[in-house]
Amino acid sequence: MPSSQYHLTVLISGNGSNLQALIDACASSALPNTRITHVVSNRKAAFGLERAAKASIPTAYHNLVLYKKKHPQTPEGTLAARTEYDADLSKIILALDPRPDVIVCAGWMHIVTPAFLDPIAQAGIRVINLHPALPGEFAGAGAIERAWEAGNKGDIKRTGVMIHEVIAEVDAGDAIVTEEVELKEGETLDELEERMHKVEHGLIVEGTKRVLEGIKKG
Ligand SMILES: Nc1nc2c(c(=O)[nH]1)N[C@@H](CN(C=O)c1ccc(C(=O)N[C@@H](CCC(=O)O)C(=O)O)cc1)CN2
Ligand SMILES: NCC(=O)N[C@@H]1O[C@H](COP(=O)([O-])[O-])[C@@H](O)[C@H]1O
Repeated sequence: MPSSQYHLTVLISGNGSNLQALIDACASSALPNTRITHVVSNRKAAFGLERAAKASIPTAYHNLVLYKKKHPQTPEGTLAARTEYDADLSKIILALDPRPDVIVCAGWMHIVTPAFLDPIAQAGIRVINLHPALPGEFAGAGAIERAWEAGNKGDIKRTGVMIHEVIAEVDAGDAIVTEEVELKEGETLDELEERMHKVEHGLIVEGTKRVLEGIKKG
């Protein structure tokens, strides 16, 4: 990796254990010359905000409820609220100094629209996402539980984790890195989730590293 520094913005919604994996990686040789410059959450109570503050990383809370209150509670109003929310999220990130080279969705439980994706892409910023499933499987929220249920029915023998490019279609972007996780008979959901999270914590660093290695800095 060249000597100049890489900058990450990390989007979160919850505990932030994957954010913590990135924080720890930036402090080690795992992600050299890399700094998380900002963390944005769509949930005020996200513990990941405390993790960021402890690491002296600036944080922001981007609240969708404020946008929903400005629009009628109709399908059209909800779409307008989400579009405005997403457009403002892109403006917030594009106004950051330094701007990120990569935006990492680390448990970011909000489906972004082209109102966010298009201006970010035009700025040459990559958006990647951690998803606890393999390409083409269990897109969306609750993927681990759905895989566990499918395993209990004998439909699948393994699930996995991927880091992928974020496109408008949810969890359908090109995979950057994947890792299979074998399902164990009689395992509880909590036990599977614990194994999956361990894989996530390694893969989010590896996936971010691979994307950064493909970015030429001046
Ligand atoms: N346009 C895209 N947006 C997002 C992607 C993506 O690939 N394309 N990945 C997701 C993350 N994600 C799964 O990895 C995911 C997150 C959230 C949801 C979802 O149903 N969210 C609901 C709200 C849920 C909540 O607030 O509890 C919603 O947005 O209405 C599905 C998939 C990041 N976004
Ligand atoms: N669709 C994305 C998705 O479901 N992501 C899930 O959110 C968790 C966030 O944990 P964290 O806040 O501790 O990093 C991750 O463990 C992952 O399974």
